[in-house]
Amino acid sequence: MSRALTRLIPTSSLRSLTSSPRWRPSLPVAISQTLLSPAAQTRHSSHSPMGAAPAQVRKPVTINTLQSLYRKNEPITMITAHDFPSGHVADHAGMDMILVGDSLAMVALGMEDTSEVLLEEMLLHCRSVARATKSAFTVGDLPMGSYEVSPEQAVTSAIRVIKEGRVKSVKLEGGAEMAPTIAAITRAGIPVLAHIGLTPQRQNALGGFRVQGKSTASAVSLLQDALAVQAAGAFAVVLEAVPAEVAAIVTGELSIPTIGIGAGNGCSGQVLVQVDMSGNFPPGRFLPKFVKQYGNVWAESMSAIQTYGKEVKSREYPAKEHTYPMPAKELAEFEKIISEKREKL
Ligand SMILES: Nc1nc(=O)c2c([nH]1)NC[C@@H]1CN(c3ccc(C(=O)N[C@@H](CCC(=O)O)C(=O)O)cc3)CN21
Ligand SMILES: CC(C)C(=O)C(=O)O
Repeated sequence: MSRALTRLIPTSSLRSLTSSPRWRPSLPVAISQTLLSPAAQTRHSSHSPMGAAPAQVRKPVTINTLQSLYRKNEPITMITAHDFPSGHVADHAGMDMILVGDSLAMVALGMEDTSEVLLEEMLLHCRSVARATKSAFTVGDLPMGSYEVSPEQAVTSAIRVIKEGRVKSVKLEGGAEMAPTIAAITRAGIPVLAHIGLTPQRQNALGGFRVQGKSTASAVSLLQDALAVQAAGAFAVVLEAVPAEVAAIVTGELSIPTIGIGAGNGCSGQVLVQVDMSGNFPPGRFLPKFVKQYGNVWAESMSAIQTYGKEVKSREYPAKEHTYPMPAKELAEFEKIISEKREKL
């Protein structure tokens, strides 16, 4: 700081400037070298979104891309995301579809179950995921209470999910009884992903998270639901927690893709909740049988945060390389001012 500047700015306001939480230098963020081409290695501020371009730019996945994967019998990949980082990583990892599921009620908002989450809350999360997603086809869940009253209510909610949530399609739970609703939303030009089998929003009516379609009668009713949502115009249907054999037969009877979760590998695609499959949860948490844990994000975060804590306590962090240099001359001048001030006292 030059002498001229110290004269211009009173020391009291200097102190408030440097200690103000609103004033912070923008720090460069380390960007994974493996993910990015040299051209993409731009300097990013921790205050800006993780906006680095992927090494290979993918074409946006559309309803036609999904149709084409289905025709080629190539499994469709889908995963949930609930915010910008989880959407960003899923998109960069090459997922065909990203679902902003109402499971975010539990995994992101700490609620007991999905019945608590509001449409307004879903919209905020949909928007965050949509901002991160450049290629994958996005789906926003219609939360409980936003679509069951009437097809009109459902269309109004679905339009909000598209306009305000910025996703490309909506998902809703229910079979044959939801066919008029699915038809109405589809007529409004909004693609609908249906969801049958275990429908968590109806857990109280189902008697908990129970596997569906285990008896002949319930397998027949599952097939009827699948055919009804297809006839109503759904572009695909989630089959949750049904025996693999039943899901494979239902898939064979349909002309739209089935996306399985706990429904075996005979479906046209698969979906998992991202925090489940990446292991981003504390040890001891209940996991449904169908979840395969591909990573251990929780352990990785835990160890990083613990090490950071230890290094702050021991003053090992921040080291010299994490600090900003100052010209020696300026520093000497500054130290002189301070010592002169002390001598006067
Ligand atoms: N984090 C998370 N992951 C999920 O997959 C998920 C949610 N949350 N919340 C909403 C629903 C609930 N899910 C669940 C939860 C439990 C079972 C479960 O307990 N299944 C028993 C089978 C019991 C039976 O045979 O009826 C199992 O042993 O897996 C299944 C699906 C899947 N969904
Ligand atoms: C598990 C998937 C299908 C879901 O509905 C959700 O995440 O809310």
